Amino acid sequence: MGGLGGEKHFPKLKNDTFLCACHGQETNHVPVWCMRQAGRYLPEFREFRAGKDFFETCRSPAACCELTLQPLRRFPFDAAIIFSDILVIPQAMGMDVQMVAGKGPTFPEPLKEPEDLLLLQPKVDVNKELGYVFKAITLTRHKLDGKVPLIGFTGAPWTLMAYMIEGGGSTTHSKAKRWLYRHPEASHKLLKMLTDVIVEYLLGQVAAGAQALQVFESHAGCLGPVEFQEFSLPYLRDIARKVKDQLKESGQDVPMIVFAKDGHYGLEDLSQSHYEVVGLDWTIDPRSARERTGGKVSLQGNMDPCALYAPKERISEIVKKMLEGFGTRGYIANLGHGLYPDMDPENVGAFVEAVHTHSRHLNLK
Ligand SMILES: Cc1c2[nH]c(c1CCC(=O)O)Cc1[nH]c(c(CCC(=O)O)c1C)Cc1[nH]c(c(CCC(=O)O)c1C)Cc1[nH]c(c(CCC(=O)O)c1C)C2
Repeated sequence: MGGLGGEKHFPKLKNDTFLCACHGQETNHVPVWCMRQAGRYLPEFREFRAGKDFFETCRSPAACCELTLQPLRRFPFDAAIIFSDILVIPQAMGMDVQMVAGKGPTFPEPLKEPEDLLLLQPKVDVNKELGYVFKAITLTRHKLDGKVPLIGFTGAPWTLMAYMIEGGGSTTHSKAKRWLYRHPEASHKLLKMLTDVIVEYLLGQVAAGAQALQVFESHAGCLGPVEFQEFSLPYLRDIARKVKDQLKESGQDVPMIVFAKDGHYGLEDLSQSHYEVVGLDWTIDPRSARERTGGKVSLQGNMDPCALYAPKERISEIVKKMLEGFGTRGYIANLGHGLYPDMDPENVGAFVEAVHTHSRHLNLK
């Protein structure tokens, strides 16, 4: 799998608050980053991406590096997340995925029936198909110059399965859920295929230099507790266990974050799934999230992204309440989901500043 991170002589890490918080250790301030911090709300992002194909951008390590660094030049975020997309995995498995302007990711030939699984690559050569992501991570880790840690990520099996069957975004996910009820065996087969690729992909990201890993189960919300137990949770657990077992063999310790959007019914289980951090959307109250996870994990989240439309003073108040609810230890401030393209970068700056300032004050109390 290539050299381990340590052999690449990466610059020394200067700000370890994010990694400390992942492990539940005390920090001077609460670390903060934003999902989709590299994105269209930044004019420099729009300018850089103008006229370029989205997935071609993803395949250029230099472009991914530049887009990852852009938000860090503006804001004192405590972590960077590599610019890429969760849909590079279905591509690596042989599916065509295009980014259609105004519509989002589109699969011209989605999976329709179980027989279509035969069209997928039975054995994906992860280094060959996704080596461009690994190159982007190594380059970015060097260019970050130790400023903050670099997070790698993947989509979770159910979320990727949903895209592969729906052929793009969906409000009901009824085509993908039809598989769960009508073809449970084929569903498990596909989820297992995805899990195998994801494990190798995450290990490759760590070997390339990723210092933490986030697994996005963005479509947890359309499953109920029963389907979540059967079709999401076992695979999320498998991923963390397998990645950690492998890393342990080489003496590495890389914190893992699971973010199951709208999956509050699974919070207790998620906190016992081998992840150090559980990411939360904004529909969960911080204090009850702490109670329900019983101090077993660090928590990440969960301001409503739309709160960034509020005036700066109001953002500051909301952040203060959020920090008081979560407490400052074992906590990483973030939004409850990604930034939207029409958000004002100034308010993102106000959010970051509020987290740093209020958490320093709370720590002095
Ligand atoms: C900036 C961006 C990305 N993907 C897309 C965009 C917008 C399109 C563009 O810039 O042209 C299309 C892009 N890619 C996807 C979507 C959602 C489509 C839909 O379901 O309707 C869009 C618009 C699919 C996707 N892609 C991703 C998720 C999981 C997170 C989430 O729940 O939002 C999902 C669901 C992950 C993702 N995707 C991206 C990152 C970059 C790092 C960062 O956070 O700054 C990450 C982490 C980058």
